Amino acid sequence: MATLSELLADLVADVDGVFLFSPSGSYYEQFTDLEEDLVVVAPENTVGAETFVELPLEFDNVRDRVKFSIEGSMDRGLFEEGDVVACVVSTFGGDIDTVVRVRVGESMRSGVYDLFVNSRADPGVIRDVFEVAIELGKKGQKGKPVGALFVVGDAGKVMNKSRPLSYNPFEKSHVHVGDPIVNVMLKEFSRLDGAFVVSDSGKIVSAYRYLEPSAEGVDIPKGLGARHMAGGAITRDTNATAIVLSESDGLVRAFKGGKLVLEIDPEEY
Ligand SMILES: Nc1ncnc2c1ncn2[C@@H]1O[C@H](COP(=O)(O)OP(=O)(O)OP(=O)(O)O)[C@@H](O)[C@H]1O
Ligand SMILES: [Mn+2]
Repeated sequence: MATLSELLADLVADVDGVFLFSPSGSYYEQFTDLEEDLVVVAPENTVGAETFVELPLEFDNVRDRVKFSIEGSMDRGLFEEGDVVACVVSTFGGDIDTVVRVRVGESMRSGVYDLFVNSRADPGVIRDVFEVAIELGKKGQKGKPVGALFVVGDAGKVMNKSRPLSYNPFEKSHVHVGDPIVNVMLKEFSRLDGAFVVSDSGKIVSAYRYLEPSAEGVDIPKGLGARHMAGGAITRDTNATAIVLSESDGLVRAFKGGKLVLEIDPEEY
């Protein structure tokens, strides 16, 4: 019969690395002589860890937290496909209470981590817009597939490179993405033409914008139409990130610097 300690020993046997999520200084000190590679994951490296992966957001969901930190560590070349890591994390918000054993896989490299960390807009704003796009992709609008284009960050410049298709329902309002009511509005307005423009801090600046970037030097996969071309091109002309839901193939894509940086099937997310 196995004891609980043996069970736990199996969980951490032969791991290549240990991820500590937002440890306190004293907790971290206990691990500094560890044989395995130690990685601290947190919004900031307050414990002065040698190996640190920035996770700029608090994800409620432990699975997301683990997934994105592994992606961040892969981006940094710390781990690769097939490595096994033990993630030491707090699930209920207090002291560390959980150990998760994970095998690193290429499929974890979705591009989402880089989008959160390296966009000009606040990471939380990117996350909120991304989640609206994923949800719209899953459910559609009243059961029908719907497309949408969100241009996030550098809103002043984006406004200069676009024109209104209709009156702006967000004019003079001070609403932000992430607010549940706003998410309902975004979904409702997504049936109509044009792009949403969102500021770095998440303020919805406009709906119904027709983007007029120059398409010169934009490198976008063939077969994508005008919505994707405009979304991609505006990110070359400005420092914005574009998040696009395709009405025709149902995928969510993101563009940065004029390039496609992410392609995700909402059904599998
Ligand atoms: N320059 C633009 N700025 C803002 N919105 C645009 C622009 N061009 C197209 N759109 C929007 O994209 C919608 C779909 O256009 P189109 O089918 O050519 O794009 P697409 O890339 O194939 O997207 P989808 O995969 O959703 O069909 C248009 O009805 C319009 O609302
Ligand atoms: Mn189309």
